[in-house]
Amino acid sequence: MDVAVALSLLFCCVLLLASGAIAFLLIRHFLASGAEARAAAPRHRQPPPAANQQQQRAASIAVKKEEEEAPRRLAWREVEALTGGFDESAVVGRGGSSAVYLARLLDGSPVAVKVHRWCGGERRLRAFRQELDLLRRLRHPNIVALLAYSDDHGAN
Ligand SMILES: Nc1ncnc2c1ncn2[C@@H]1O[C@H](COP(=O)(O)OP(=O)(O)OP(=O)(O)O)[C@@H](O)[C@H]1O
Repeated sequence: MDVAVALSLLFCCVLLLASGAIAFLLIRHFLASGAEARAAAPRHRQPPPAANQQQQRAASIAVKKEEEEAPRRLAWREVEALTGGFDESAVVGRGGSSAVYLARLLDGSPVAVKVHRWCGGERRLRAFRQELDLLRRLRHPNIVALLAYSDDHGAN
């Protein structure tokens, strides 16, 4: 009788230990697969790593530089469209013989459109061409890049 009780107690202990071990293994397995799934999930909300951002920045600068290489010659009507028909409320500054308008390109990026007041005269035309020529050649982070120009006012 004692042996039978001892055997049943031993069996219960083994059963308990076995079920405990199985439960432990199952919990460990689920925890590990949860961590793997989290690691594999795409990181929508995280910003790209710094190296990526730098690459993107370099790419957009390269694109801009290409644009800068060859400023586009605009038709006068394009300048009119850019400035909303020379809308006074878009004027952000004035020079001695010019008004500067804030405009937006199709992609939404802001640009300054400088419109010279034409009063005729060779000297004025020369000054305008000099400024154009200078801006065309200058490349500096602190100097606005010349993206486009128009010198056909009156030719339309
Ligand atoms: N890229 C720009 N972004 C914002 N504002 C600008 C920009 N360019 C010019 N402006 C504004 O327009 C004003 C006049 O422009 P700018 O300095 O080119 O003319 P200026 O050389 O003084 O005169 P002008 O060429 O008519 O003789 C500036 O003082 C500034 O307020």
